[in-house]
Amino acid sequence: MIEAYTGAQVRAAETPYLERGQGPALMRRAAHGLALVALERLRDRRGRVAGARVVVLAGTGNNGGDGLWAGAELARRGAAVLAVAVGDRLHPEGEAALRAAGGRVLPAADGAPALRRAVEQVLDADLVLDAVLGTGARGGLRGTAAEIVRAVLDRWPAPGGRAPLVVACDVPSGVSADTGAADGPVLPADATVTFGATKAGHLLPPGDRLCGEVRTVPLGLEDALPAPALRRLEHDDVAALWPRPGAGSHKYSRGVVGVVAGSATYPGAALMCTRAAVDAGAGMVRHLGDAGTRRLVCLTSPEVVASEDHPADLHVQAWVVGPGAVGDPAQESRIDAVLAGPVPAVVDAGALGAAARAAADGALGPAKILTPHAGELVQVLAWLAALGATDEAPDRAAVEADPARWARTAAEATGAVVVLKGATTLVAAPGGTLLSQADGSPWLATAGSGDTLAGVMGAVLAGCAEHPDAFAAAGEWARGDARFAVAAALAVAVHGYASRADGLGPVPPTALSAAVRSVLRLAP
Ligand SMILES: NC(=O)C1=CN([C@@H]2O[C@H](COP(=O)(O)OP(=O)(O)OC[C@H]3O[C@@H](n4cnc5c(N)ncnc54)[C@H](O)[C@@H]3O)[C@@H](O)[C@H]2O)[C@@H](O)CC1
Ligand SMILES: Nc1ncnc2c1ncn2[C@@H]1O[C@H](COP(=O)(O)OP(=O)(O)O)[C@@H](O)[C@H]1O
Ligand SMILES: [K+]
Repeated sequence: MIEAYTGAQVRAAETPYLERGQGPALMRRAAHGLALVALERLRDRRGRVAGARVVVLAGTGNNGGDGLWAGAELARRGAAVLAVAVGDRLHPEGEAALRAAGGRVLPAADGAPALRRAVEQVLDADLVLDAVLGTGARGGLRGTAAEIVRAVLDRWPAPGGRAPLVVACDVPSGVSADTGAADGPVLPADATVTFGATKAGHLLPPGDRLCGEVRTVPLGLEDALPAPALRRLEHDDVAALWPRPGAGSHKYSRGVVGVVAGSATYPGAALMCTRAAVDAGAGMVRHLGDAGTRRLVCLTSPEVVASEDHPADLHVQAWVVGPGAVGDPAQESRIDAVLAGPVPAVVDAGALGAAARAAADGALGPAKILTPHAGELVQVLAWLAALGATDEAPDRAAVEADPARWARTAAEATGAVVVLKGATTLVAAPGGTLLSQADGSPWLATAGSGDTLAGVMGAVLAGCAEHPDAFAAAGEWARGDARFAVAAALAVAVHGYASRADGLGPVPPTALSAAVRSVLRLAP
């Protein structure tokens, strides 16, 4: 599991060390880690370091200090290092170290000619160390740094061209270490070397896409860190946590998934959703819907028990409601019943409007998992605002600029878990638990892949519904209601792994569902 922290959390953990006068030692350790990654990248690209042209984009604070010390190490290995000072000063010891190692300094804020020279130097470099802003940033890049980065990006070579390598110091400058928001221009990094702990901004969109490979240099702060702000499940976590049958299991103890999906207009959603719940190992899958859809479900997945019942008549461990269920009053009535009841449920697509209404009535709770994509979240937040459950109704651009904020807002306003789907999918639980998964192939962006995710999520939700400690192996934090957020993240991870199971290529949802089975043949 990756545990990530806000900049403020890491700074608080550093404080006792700084008070004991260990700041310079921490900085040297951080800078050494940064220099090692830069050396590795330079060797990969050009075989040797001697003679390489390196530019350090250096800000005025300690982030700039790290970059200057790292630049000094590279200069001692024979690189020609130029520090571009973007502010009115440089970290004094860092600057002295760089000069002592033979590095030079260009004060880029000294007028237009200096700025133009800085831009040329960056574009001509073999490697750029981006050390303008780190955890001390307030907002995005401004002033000279912003002008340089904008001018450089305007002339950035097309893919396949000879662009400089970019290694970011702590975070790509302009990306918030806390939220991943990128307000203003940012130089996309090939690698980001961070210090003390992974920052939340490395795992949150849109900043996560600007970090490249993230490497964490330990500073010995681990014991001083509080509970993380954000977590990401990795392969081993999924293998350890996914609910598995034991020798004494039977289909009901494993969990029955009830699916309220499909309509005369959209029967396919019901087929994909039920198929995925079967393939993800549910003890039993029931489908409720119109006669035509039920018939198709039975033909596609004979394992599924299809009926025209009402949810109140059935005993299931978890519901999946909404995929393709539009324009059908019987389905709407079933959805309302599920939302009003206590049984855990995945609430997708056509059920999100009803969920907003139920939330405004205080009827949802942490066992309900809403799964909007960004467009649907905008709609849900608009409904919630209209119903008086939130104050703000952001547009899509605002949601995409700071998705973590809006996923959290929706979770708090509804009292439910909110899964904001995208290339990086966020899972926000009421109370603050936040997970981020980025496991899927871009080929997942295809109609029906959300229906498949909902089915997979239903299966894992049914497996944990009656077991508050189902995921206790992940830690104390994962007990009780937090298990619903873990279940959601597990499903997102498995759905993502399945999209890559046969290499990178098209993943029509029917094939995706089959790949879920191979992903789940994981070592326990
Ligand atoms: N605290 C520590 O012990 C350690 C800190 N380290 C480094 O220190 C960094 C944090 O250093 P600082 O607290 O000095 O902060 P930064 O270096 O991130 O930035 C602060 C400086 O940038 C200016 N600034 C802030 N926002 C700006 C904006 N939007 N545009 C232009 N200028 C802006 C501030 O006025 C200040 O001078 C970390 O990211 C990390 O790289 C490492 O050396 C490891 C040890
Ligand atoms: N660029 C991308 N990279 C990886 N996964 C993606 C990308 N775009 C979308 N996805 C995933 O694909 C699925 C799409 O779901 P959704 O938008 O509900 O589609 P639909 O309703 O058409 O089935 C989600 O799981 C989402 O996280
Ligand atoms: K930086």
